[in-house]
Parts: sequence; C-alpha cells; structure tokens
Amino acid sequence: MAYLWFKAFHLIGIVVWFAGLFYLVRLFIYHVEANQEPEPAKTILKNQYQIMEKRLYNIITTPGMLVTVAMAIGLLSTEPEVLKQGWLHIKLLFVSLLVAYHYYCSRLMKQLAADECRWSGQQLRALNEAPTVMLLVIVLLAVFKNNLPTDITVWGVFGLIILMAVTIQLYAKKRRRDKEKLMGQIGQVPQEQN
Ligand code: HEM
Repeated sequence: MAYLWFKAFHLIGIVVWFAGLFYLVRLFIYHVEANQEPEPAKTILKNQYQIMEKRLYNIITTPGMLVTVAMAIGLLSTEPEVLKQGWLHIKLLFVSLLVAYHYYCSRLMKQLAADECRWSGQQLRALNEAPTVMLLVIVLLAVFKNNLPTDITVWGVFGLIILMAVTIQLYAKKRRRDKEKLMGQIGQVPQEQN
C-alpha cells in the first residue's frame, strides 16, 4: 500500500515540477522581451517578471522537484529490487539531466535579475523544448520499463509528436511576424506574447 501512496505523490510531484519548469522559461522569454518596451513600462515589467520568476521557482518548481525525488526514494526503499533494473538506470541518467536543467534555470533567473542574460527570446523558446524531450523519454521508460517498444507504431507516435511541435513553432513564428508587420504599419514596437 505504501508503494502506491509513494507512486501517487511521485506523479503529483512530477506534474507540479513540470508545470513550474515550463512556465518559468516562458516568464524568462517575456522578461527578455520586455527590453523592447519603452520606459517606464520596461522597468515595471522586468521588476514584475523578476518577482514572479522567484516565487514560481521557490514556491512551485523546487518543491515539485523535492516531492518527486522524495517519493522516488520512498518507492525504491519499499521495493529495492527495482534498483537492479536497467530501465531505471537510463531513467536516472535523464532525471540527472532534468535536475541540471532545473539548476541552470535558477542561474538564468539570477542573470536576468542582474541584467546579464545573453539569451534571446528565440533561444529561450528553443530551450523551453528541452524538458518536453526529457519528459517524453522518462515517462516512456517508467511506463514500458525494459520493454520499450521500438516498432513502427513507436516511430509513428514520435513522428506525430515532432510534427505537432514543428507546427506549433511555425504557427507561433507566423503570429509574431504578422504582429511585427502590423505594429510596423501603425508605427509601434511590438511586444511579443507567444
Ligand atoms: C529521482 C528520480 C526518480 C526515481 C528514482 C524514480 C523511480 C521510480 C520508480 C521506482 C517508479 C515505480 C515504477 C513502478 O512501480 O512501475 C516510478 C514510477 C514513475 N515515474 Fe519515476 N522516478 C524518478 C523521477 C521521475 C521523473 C522526473 C519522472 C517524470 C518526468 C518520472 C515518471 C514516472 C512515472 C510516469 C511513473 C509511473 C509508471 C507506472 O506506474 O507505470 N519519474 N519512478
């Protein structure tokens, strides 16, 4: 029974952690793009994003990670034989990458606060895709374990996911261009929102 409780809260922790990671980098994008605004909007927006990022990181994202890891330790202590399974070793490798990403986000947050961030909005958009890939790989490993299917169905699913991601990116790019064009016509600097 304890195992199921640990698993339930492991999954809840994951949802909270990822919600935080995805929204955090989205805030970084808005934060960087606030530089295009005239004063005083620029300073007001940047200060506001800084507060939101800090709260999101400290109150949602890091606790989400801690719950996920604490519940994982609970799962492993209840069933230690899982530790010998190959899928878990690969999963741990990707989880380490995810934890590294988490701490890299905190570094970016500090750089943004000090106005020293070198990333553009476009680069941050690309960075925000990294946790999606990690989520996909980790969940597939956790669900299929050592029997991760490699047949045509899997490649079809992967192909669809990549197609969806590319379509979303192209659509977002088109919206940004249309907005820039429109703002150019009415003589204003655009503020990107997607
Ligand atoms: C500290 C690192 C982690 C460890 C040691 C760990 C370990 C485990 C263990 C032992 C299970 C139970 C497997 C079972 O009973 O079938 C599990 C379940 C699961 N884990 Fe993790 N996990 C970790 C992090 C993560 C992360 C970061 C994610 C998501 C990105 C994740 C996704 C899942 C999912 C979806 C399940 C449920 C699988 C199922 O019941 O079919 N885990 N994890």
